[in-house]
Amino acid sequence: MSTARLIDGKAAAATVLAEVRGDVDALEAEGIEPTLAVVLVGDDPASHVYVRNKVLRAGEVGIRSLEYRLGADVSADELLELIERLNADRDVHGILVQLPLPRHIDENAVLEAIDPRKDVDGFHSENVGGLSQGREVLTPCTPTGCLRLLQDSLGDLSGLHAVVVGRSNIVGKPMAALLLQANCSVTVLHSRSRDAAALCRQADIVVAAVGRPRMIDAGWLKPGAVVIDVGINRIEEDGRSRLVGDVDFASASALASAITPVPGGVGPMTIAYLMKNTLIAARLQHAAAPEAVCPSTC
Ligand SMILES: Nc1nc2c(c(=O)[nH]1)N[C@@H](CN(C=O)c1ccc(C(=O)N[C@@H](CCC(=O)O)C(=O)O)cc1)CN2
Repeated sequence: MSTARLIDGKAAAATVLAEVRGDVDALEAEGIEPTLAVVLVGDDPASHVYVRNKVLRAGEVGIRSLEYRLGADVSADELLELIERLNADRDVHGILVQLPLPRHIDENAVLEAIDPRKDVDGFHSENVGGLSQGREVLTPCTPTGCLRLLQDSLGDLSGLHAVVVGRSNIVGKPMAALLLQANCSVTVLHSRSRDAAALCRQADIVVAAVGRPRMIDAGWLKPGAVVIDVGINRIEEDGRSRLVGDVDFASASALASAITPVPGGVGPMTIAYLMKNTLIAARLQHAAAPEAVCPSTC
């Protein structure tokens, strides 16, 4: 029997998007049109869906989007040239390169080529370093969305023990840094952790980002823990294709006090925070270069 409260990521994302909409209107009143460049390389079907949704959400909140679709055989140099052009374009405030990239392209070199001030994914080393030092920088969308869900659920997170399961650059590591910044005691578990389930059972907050379907069940949880499931795994079950998280929802929700579903949990927040980051980037770039807004009067 399920006892956990469902954390509704769609509703939370709608709230974030409404905040962004209001802020976009305010920026536009100053003559600034926040603009996001979205770069998609190759034919990965899931990436096409995510990019389409990003462009749709941008339109809904009044952010202009520019789409660049490149073939899977594009060279790294061609992609880097495009990024250089977007870096130099003062009308572009945010640059997003959808991941994963085809294997012949060095993902890290591409992410490092993006101007850190336009890095709305928060993946550039300057932003990664800034986050770990507690500076105000653009932070990765998925973990930032998770943090918001946790703060909406629990209020102040100070002193709580958070366990992050997974240490990817996109989610696990920045999630740990954000939770630390929010004054949690943070443990990061990974494939070499000894007795991971026992460590996880000490957590008030569990963020699961391992990419293994239903790996975390009630045996990993302290009663009353709040569980955020970042996993998006497509599996075949009972003859049909289903989307499941890294958490065994049925088992975990009998013990947790609150839990995100998959789908409809963290996913929508990722896109909402991309919009928020685009707005922050536009604001920062114009604050740093006001002459771009009013060349004759400033
Ligand atoms: N440049 C980036 N690439 C990737 C990122 C990222 O943050 N930046 N994250 C993921 C993919 N992603 C966004 O890009 C993403 C994944 C999932 C969702 C989402 O809304 N999921 C839905 C379910 C969707 C479905 O039915 O398949 C949900 O969970 O409810 C949004 C964005 C990797 N690449």
